Amino acid sequence: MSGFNFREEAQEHLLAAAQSENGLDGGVKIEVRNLMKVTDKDVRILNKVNVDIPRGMIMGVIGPSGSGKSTFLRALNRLWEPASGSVFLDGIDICDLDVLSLRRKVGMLFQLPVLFEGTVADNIRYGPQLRGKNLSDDEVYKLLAEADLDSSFCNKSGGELSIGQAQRVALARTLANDPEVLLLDEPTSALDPISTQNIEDALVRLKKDGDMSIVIVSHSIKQIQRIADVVCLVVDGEIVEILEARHLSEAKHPLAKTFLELS
Ligand SMILES: Nc1ncnc2c1ncn2[C@@H]1O[C@H](COP(=O)(O)OP(=O)(O)OP(=O)(O)O)[C@@H](O)[C@H]1O
Repeated sequence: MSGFNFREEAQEHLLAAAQSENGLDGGVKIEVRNLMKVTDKDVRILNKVNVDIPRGMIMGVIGPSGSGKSTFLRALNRLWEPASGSVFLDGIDICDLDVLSLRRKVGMLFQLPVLFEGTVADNIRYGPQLRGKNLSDDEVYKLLAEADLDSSFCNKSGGELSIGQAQRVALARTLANDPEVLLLDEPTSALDPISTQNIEDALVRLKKDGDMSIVIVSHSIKQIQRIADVVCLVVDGEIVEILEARHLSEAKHPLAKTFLELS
């Protein structure tokens, strides 16, 4: 049996166990197969990444700076073009999907929120409007509530918000597209502890209530332990280990261990 097969079987077992613990039927939302990214100068940023992203769970992605975490995340909604046959959403190659509809299904939140001109409500209505759908006030309030904000924010402009509040508006705006997967790239690294907790609470609720699959890159091991079900450890462009979040301290890969000890 090759090392790769062994890792795949071990991962399948681990994800199935974690899903059953969460009362989920199981299943894979996104399959990543031999994902590669090589720069123009022939530098490998991602090297044959293989992972099954489980449905209805939060997967944390951690690893040293420059190890390829953001690059990995960005492939999942084609912020760069992965090779055909390397990323599948519900079994369909994402390269065969219309890129805009892919990004509606696989929404993304970045480290720093950038709101459009206009009010909070305008921001939230923007995505559905592009598809000819006008959200009612109640629908806007509901989206704000999902992002842990009350309806009094509706008529505020971006300039009136703290970064933490703006990040929650960005989350509500992403949720307005009714995504099935949420990708988050260090979404709380610029936020204070209370705003961080608001976002974490919202993510955990979305997973529980909405059956959403969430992938979060974070530099905070504690954050990953608080909210993630499973964790991918990325080192030098490879996923070297996948663990249940509560067993993170049992990582065996030498570089992953060193990273965890120093974090
Ligand atoms: N388009 C690109 N062209 C060349 N090099 C790139 C490109 N994108 C990323 N890199 C390099 O690839 C490596 C991985 O970058 P990436 O941002 O994915 O790492 P990361 O693990 O998210 O880092 P951090 O934790 O610091 O955000 C880095 O060395 C980065 O400089």
